Amino acid sequence: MANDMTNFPPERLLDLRDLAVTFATAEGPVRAVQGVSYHVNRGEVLGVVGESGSGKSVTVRAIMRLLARNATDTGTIRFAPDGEPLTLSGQPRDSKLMRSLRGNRIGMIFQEPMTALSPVHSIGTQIARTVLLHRGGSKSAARDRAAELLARVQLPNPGEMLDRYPHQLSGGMRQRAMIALALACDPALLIADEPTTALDVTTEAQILDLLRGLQKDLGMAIVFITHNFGVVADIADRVAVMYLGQVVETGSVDDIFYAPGHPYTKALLGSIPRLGAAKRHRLQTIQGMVPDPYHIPKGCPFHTRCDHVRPGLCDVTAPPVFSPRPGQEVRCHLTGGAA
Ligand SMILES: Nc1ncnc2c1ncn2[C@@H]1O[C@H](COP(=O)(O)OP(=O)(O)OP(=O)(O)O)[C@@H](O)[C@H]1O
Repeated sequence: MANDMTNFPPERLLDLRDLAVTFATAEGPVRAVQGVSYHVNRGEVLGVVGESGSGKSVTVRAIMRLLARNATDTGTIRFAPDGEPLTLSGQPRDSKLMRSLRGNRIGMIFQEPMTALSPVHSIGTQIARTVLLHRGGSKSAARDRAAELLARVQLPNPGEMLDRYPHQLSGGMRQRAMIALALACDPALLIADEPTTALDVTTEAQILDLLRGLQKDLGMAIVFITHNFGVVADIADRVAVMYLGQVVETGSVDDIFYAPGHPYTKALLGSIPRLGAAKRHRLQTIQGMVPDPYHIPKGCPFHTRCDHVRPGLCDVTAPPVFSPRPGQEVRCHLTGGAA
């Protein structure tokens, strides 16, 4: 738990440097995350976007120290919820520090609410227990706090909801109950791993609206994982684009949408349907398949699918980081807008 202020400005909440995660499997090592660096400032929403298997979830599991037993990780993870940064890298899953942070200074929400909610306890009991565990106080105060949280996530009749079990709620309501549980102790950081992916578009829009409102009111930061660029546009301030275990581009949401630098970001944006686009406009698809994680290509991991590949360069050497404008970084050989 060394405290180190080096390169840790006061506005920073979370900082990852060179995170690498490898899983040992019978078929060989899976290098799921390779040298990921990103940061989140206080009160900011970072959207992490990329196709399935790009390492988005493994990265946040490393932050929470909830990696599978066959994983090893290296790199530095620092988190400063209250002043000086704490070093989370190297912490065992059950360390006192991690147990005191998860559910307290770090809240988590997932695609499937039943990952977070227990089927055998009422919603009110689950929220009140979390409040008692981290904050103490009386049982009745904890129950009042639970009712207040259920109202905050706009569940109808919060007093009555306290005694409901998760299976008695609709999908959208369960998602709201999970959000209430994650917010029980006013986290500085909410980790949201595809929380709206399984919902219909109307419910998804309502949940995104709710999260954005809560984020503003409570001043918390969010790492929001999604494979959907439309969702990123709705919720994020900054974006990290991941491909095969690496961050290939980061920037503000405007930079990423209006001036993307990486051919992969451009291809992902080209695959979003746009309202009002000319009828003959055809959606772009990215050629080829994501390579399997046992055989990550040499050089730039995207070179096997890139329209702009330069043989002898992109398939040989890892690309440098290029910064087209302050705050935007692109990991590509075709720097200076050549892509
Ligand atoms: N316990 C494990 N053992 C072996 N490989 C794993 C394990 N957990 C994850 N992986 C591999 O790590 C890679 C990254 O997975 P991850 O779940 O982070 O991707 P993702 O970008 O979040 O995609 P998705 O949207 O599908 O969740 C994948 O190739 C996955 O198969």
